[in-house]
Amino acid sequence: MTGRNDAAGRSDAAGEVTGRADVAVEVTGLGVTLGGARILSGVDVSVATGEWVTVIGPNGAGKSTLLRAVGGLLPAGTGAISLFGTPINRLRRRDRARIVATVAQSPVVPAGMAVLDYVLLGRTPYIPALGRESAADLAVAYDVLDRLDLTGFAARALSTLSGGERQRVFLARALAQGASLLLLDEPTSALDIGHQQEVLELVDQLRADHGLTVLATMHDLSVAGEYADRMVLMAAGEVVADGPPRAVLTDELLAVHYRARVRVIDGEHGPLVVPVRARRSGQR
Ligand SMILES: Nc1ncnc2c1ncn2[C@@H]1O[C@H](COP(=O)(O)OP(=O)(O)OP(=O)(O)O)[C@@H](O)[C@H]1O
Repeated sequence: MTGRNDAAGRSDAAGEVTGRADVAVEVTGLGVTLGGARILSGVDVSVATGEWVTVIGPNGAGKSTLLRAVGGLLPAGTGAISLFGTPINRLRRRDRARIVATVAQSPVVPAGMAVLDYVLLGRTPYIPALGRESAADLAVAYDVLDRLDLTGFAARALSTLSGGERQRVFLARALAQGASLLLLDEPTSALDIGHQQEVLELVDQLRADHGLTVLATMHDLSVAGEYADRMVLMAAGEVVADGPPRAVLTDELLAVHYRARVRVIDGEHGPLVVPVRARRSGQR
């Protein structure tokens, strides 16, 4: 694909990241405290190499915090996190960036930056100190822009794009990073239904072609269930269910943990979750 790592997370240039290939993410007993508040407690999650796991749960459940911890973006908590068999705290920042790429919910965008330059930031782990991007880095950036239907935006300031266009650029930067593990925090929340399908199909295609591993969060439960091999349901900072979509997307679990009235029906590619209103307006 676009990077220089193989699907096992080994980094050819770094030469140090040589953990086991079959488990991309191993989170064991993770506890995270932020601002004096306990946000995650005893979280166990594992993601096999090439697997797509989606974390769901109500607002504030701790989904983003889990992804940030796995991406090495939080101070060490209690418990352990390994990426492809290597404890995350043993990975240097540059080596980690070749293994794992994160699309955050609201990435910080440098003021006035053009789309192409932003996507090229994804190549930073491959550019020597004080060096410039190579022709190969530029080719990767243009290839990713093309795949995401963004070529026409390359010279535009990121700040002038619509929310959905910007969200595709955020994904483009992560794909340009060429990492084996993608952490996607609500990657399609601003996308129309067509672009949503296009982006998720692209990620799934990369997974099929290059063994990419995906750990995502999503609020659209039907879409989440269509793409994930496995789902992890979180509530109040803990994992409360973990299994295939059919085992996690049940009326009962969603009622208990989301306080939602839903009907789960069989879809072609997984369960479909339909919200059901308690009563029609005007009814008593
Ligand atoms: N730096 C912080 N200091 C204090 N509390 C924090 C901090 N960061 C996050 N939290 C709290 O941790 C909890 C979990 O936040 P997180 O963003 O992980 O939830 P989430 O499941 O991703 O929610 P959403 O679905 O709304 O995006 C929230 O209650 C949030 O307010």
